[in-house]
Amino acid sequence: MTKSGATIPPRIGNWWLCEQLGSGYSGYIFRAKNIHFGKEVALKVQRIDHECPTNRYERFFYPALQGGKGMPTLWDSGYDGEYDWLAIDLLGPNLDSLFKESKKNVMDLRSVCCIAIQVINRLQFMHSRGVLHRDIQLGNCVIGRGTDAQTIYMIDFGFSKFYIDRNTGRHIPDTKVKRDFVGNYWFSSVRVHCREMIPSRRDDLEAVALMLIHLLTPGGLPWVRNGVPKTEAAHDRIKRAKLKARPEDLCRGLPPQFEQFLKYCRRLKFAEGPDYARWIHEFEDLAVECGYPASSAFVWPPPDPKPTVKLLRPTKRASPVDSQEVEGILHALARLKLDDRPILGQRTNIGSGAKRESSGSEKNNPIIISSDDENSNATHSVAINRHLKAAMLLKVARKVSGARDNKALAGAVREFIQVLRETHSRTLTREGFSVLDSLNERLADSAVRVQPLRTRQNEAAQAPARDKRLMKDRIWNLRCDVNTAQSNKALGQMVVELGVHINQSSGRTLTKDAYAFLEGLAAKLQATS
Ligand SMILES: Nc1ncnc2c1ncn2[C@@H]1O[C@H](COP(=O)(O)OP(=O)(O)OP(=O)(O)O)[C@@H](O)[C@H]1O
Repeated sequence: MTKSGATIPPRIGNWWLCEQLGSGYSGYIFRAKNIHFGKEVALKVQRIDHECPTNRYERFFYPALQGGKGMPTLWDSGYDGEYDWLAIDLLGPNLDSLFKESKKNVMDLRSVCCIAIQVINRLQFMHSRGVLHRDIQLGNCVIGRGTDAQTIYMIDFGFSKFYIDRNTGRHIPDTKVKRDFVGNYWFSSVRVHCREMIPSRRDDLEAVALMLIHLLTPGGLPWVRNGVPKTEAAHDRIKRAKLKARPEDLCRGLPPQFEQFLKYCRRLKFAEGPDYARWIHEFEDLAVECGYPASSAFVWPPPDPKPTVKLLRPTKRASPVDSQEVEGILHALARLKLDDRPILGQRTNIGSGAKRESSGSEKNNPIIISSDDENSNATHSVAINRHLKAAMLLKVARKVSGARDNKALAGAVREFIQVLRETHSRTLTREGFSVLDSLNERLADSAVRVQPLRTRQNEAAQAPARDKRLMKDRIWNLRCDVNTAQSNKALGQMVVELGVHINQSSGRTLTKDAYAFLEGLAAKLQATS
């Protein structure tokens, strides 16, 4: 007997049914044991004559997805009397139930970043196998069990589709003809849900963006607040609300990456391949810049929210921005002898973030990340810390660009190291890359056009499988060779190599050797001034 009262036999195929794990529109999922071997699986059971025979479709996609991280194994499938069944890996709870059970109004930023990294990764894999998911939602993301509990799995391929024609190898064609909506009310993209267009890779990604924004918004996305629509009129209201919601309104108060990600997905062309690596890096960077560990493991419940970077001031305070915090920031700025240029003016997202924090009604409602006071205070502090670090690094980049001789460059490199050390940087952020770019520009042959290091995505993607040891060895070599470089041009080339290696490393890590190289560079520039 199922929770909804339907009667299902105790045995289907070679499986004894145990407790029910979940249910959907078209069937039920049970924990089940093999009658011969005792192996445990999740058995997805559906009536053969169901009007929406999703098991039949899923059976078709599983083989294409086997072997990918976070893709469940299909162990067996078959028909037994009135039932169509699939035996798949037994997994843990879905993200929707984990979040609801936490009773929090919003999810913590670190968990959201981990979900972003892992789910984008899963989609990258599915898309690489020519498959669209087409029903991205929290209930279709489940965690593993036991030692695998930090991995997010994608399930429910009942709405999936091959977007690469398997005969021609071509992308499916777009068409202006309106089509029936396939997906879910909450997270399906505007194009698919409201404009009835054909889903492609961009729409899977937009659903991820909406899911992430939902998790960080108190009460969730505006159109989910009235629950599942029961009438066509209610469904139309959802579509209208979705259609008119601007990314900047949906993402107000969130770190800028979320708005940028949503806008990016909406700008993609129908058949365009998304830059998955870029967004995985963006969310990795965001987590690290906010002081969380450089790991995409989804740790639930979230551990102590305290950031690992040393804050400039204690985290506990009465109001989001108090005088003590401002004083701490001013001291840090004074120590770095900032000149009179606007410190936040170089990066539009920082500028708007700062504006938001100080503008009228939102004054007491800065970056909304958690309903938990202590969490949001801590996160707010690290966000300010992150902005401060960004401002410091941009200032160093400007100093490098304005340097007239090697002595001034040496001073700027020393300041760069000082900022990195003071902020306990283990990852080179986009502003850190700007410093390397400026260095490269000053040192390189002026006839050569300098390509930004951090955006050399293609180079990184095309690189052969990266051997970590080899990479370490190369940075070690740079550290040793910097002393013997014969010209500024050679030093510039070394800066490029360093940037490329860091960009290719997982988590864009600043190793001890990288720090030593920068120290050697400062010394060399000083010696040749
Ligand atoms: N392999 C599994 N291991 C553990 N739990 C699972 C597994 N597969 C599904 N579930 C649970 O059952 C729920 C419903 O699963 P699924 O989405 O595959 O069913 P469905 O009938 O296709 O649902 P819907 O009609 O809502 O799309 C999931 O949210 C999850 O909680």
